[in-house]
Amino acid sequence: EEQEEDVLRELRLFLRNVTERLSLDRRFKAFTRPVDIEEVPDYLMVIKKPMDLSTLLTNIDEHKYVTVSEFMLDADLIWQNALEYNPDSDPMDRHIRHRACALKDTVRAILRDELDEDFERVCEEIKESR
Ligand SMILES: O=C(C1CCC1)N1C[C@@H]2C[C@H]3C[C@@H](O)[C@@H](O)[C@]2(C1)O3
Repeated sequence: EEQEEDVLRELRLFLRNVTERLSLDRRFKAFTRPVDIEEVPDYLMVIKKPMDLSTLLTNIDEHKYVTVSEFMLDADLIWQNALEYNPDSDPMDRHIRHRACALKDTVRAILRDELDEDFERVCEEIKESR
C-alpha cells in the first residue's frame, strides 16, 4: 500500500546517501567503477560477482533493494572481491586490501550510527509480505 512505498522511498534515499558519501571518499576511488575487464582479462575467472559503488547506485534506482540487508550483501561484495583478487604481499595488493578493510569498517560504522533497527524491521516485514 502507499505507506509501504513511502518506507521504500525513504530506504532508497538513505542507501543513495550512504553510497554517494562512500563514492566521494578518496580512499575508495578504486571501488567507484567496475574493474576494467580489458585491463584485467582474468578478473571474471576469479571474481564471480563483480560489484562497485556505481553499480550499487544503479541497483538502488532500479528498486533492487527492499531491505538494508539486501544492500549490504552487494556492498560487502566490493571489499570481499578486492581481498580475494589482490591477496599478494606486494605493496599494491596490501594497499588495496587496506582500503578494502577501510570500506568494510566504514559501511558498518555508518549503518551502526545511522540506521534505526525499527526501520530495517519494517523493511524486512514488507519484504516477507511480497
Ligand atoms: O581489484 C581491483 C580493484 C582494486 C579494488 C578493485 N582491480 C584488479 C586490478 C589489480 C590492481 C592493479 C591494476 O591492475 C587494476 O586494474 C586493479 C583493479 O587493481
